[in-house]
Amino acid sequence: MIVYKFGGASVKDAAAFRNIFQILSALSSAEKPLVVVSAMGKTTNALEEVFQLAHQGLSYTETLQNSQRYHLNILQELFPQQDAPVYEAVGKQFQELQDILTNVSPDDFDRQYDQVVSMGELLSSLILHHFLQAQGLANLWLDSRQYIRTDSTWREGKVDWEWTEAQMHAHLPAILEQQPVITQGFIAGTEQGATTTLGREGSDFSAAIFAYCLQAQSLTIWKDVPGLLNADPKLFEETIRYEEIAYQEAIEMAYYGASIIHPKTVQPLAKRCIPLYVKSFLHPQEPGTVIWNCQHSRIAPSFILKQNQCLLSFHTKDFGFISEENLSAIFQALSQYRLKINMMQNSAISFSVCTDYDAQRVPRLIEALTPEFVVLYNSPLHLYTIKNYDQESLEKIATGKEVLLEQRSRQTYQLVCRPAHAAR
Ligand SMILES: Nc1ncnc2c1ncn2[C@@H]1O[C@H](COP(=O)(O)OP(=O)(O)O)[C@@H](O)[C@H]1O
Ligand SMILES: N[C@@H](CC(=O)OP(=O)(O)O)C(=O)O
Repeated sequence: MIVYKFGGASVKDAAAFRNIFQILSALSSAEKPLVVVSAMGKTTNALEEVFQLAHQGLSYTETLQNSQRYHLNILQELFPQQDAPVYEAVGKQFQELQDILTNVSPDDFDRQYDQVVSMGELLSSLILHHFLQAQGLANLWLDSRQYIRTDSTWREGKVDWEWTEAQMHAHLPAILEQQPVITQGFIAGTEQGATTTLGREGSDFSAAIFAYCLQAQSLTIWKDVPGLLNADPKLFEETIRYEEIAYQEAIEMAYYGASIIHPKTVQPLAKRCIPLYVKSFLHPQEPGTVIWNCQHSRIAPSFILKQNQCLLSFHTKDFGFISEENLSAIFQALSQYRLKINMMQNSAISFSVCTDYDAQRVPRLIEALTPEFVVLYNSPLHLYTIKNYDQESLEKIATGKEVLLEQRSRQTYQLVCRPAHAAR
């Protein structure tokens, strides 16, 4: 069996839903895919905003109504018959969302966040399920919270692989013999039945979990670009497409911030040698990129830009050398406040870390470490990474930048700089 994943851009309007129907119709009747879908367009951002307002006790009605109107407009284009069952299903989902929002309390931000933000995928998958049915493509809507189990690390649930694999094995092969399955990316469930999420942009990872556990022939993620390029075309000019690329290369690109693939996606696929196709939903006949167990010699340099970075420097208060105890305290605090290290460097009496700037977590980290260190920080900054760099690519990135931190290994070059100039 095969797994297809359609992200937010693939379901952003009515035409996009029709396009998915075309892509699925092109499969032979013997191929019954498991389809993982993300929330429509920027719905997750809208739900985050609604939740933040509700959590602060502020009015969220307008933002919620905008999102509701966006969904309803698409529904009206896709289902001209006002008594189509999808209207009731979507109405119920919004009612559930409203009930959760009414009961939001000031504590427990992360747990409540998951209950709200998960609604985007439930809505989009319901709409896709009903739309395909209406087009004559019978399919089963599946609640992925009953198949992917995580612990209760809210907003980034840790997958219980053993349970998840057993659960999928027990039920899904028989279902997929009969018909395609439509399910949600990004969301999962705890043993107690609460909803968790897998981290922003986590639908690619959900699709990889399904592909791994079901030992799929392949996973295809459908995107608005021709494949995996050597840079984000929204940020860099003159990109090139990789026809094929090794798992390790793709894992590293995602790790350094190539946002086309969620960083956790490739590893489970690599473990079971499942090829990952990155294809354009605009040109489904085009080959795209295949990420698999291939051998290649040096490939074209890839450029990755991470924006909204923060550079923190921890200085000992007594001019003493940075010790292992100091490093341990810093790492512990980073782990406690769930801040990931994107780059780090130490010197005699200070230690620097580049991390994503999170308006809630970074100030808490600084507060926690201030008794022990003099903490300096700079933001917002840019972090550039060039994989497989050469002289020409280095010059392209470094020239004219105010560099705050720089590092290079044999294959990888990184620099942290101020975003004063356009990122090109
Ligand atoms: N190396 C890259 N190659 C291609 N696209 C990239 C790359 N890095 C970042 N992107 C960006 O990823 C986007 C597609 O991924 P994403 O927005 O996550 O899609 P979706 O949410 O629809 O799954 C592209 O529009 C492009 O701007
Ligand atoms: N909807 C979620 C999960 C996701 O992966 O979305 P997308 O496939 O559109 O990146 C988010 O925006 O974080």
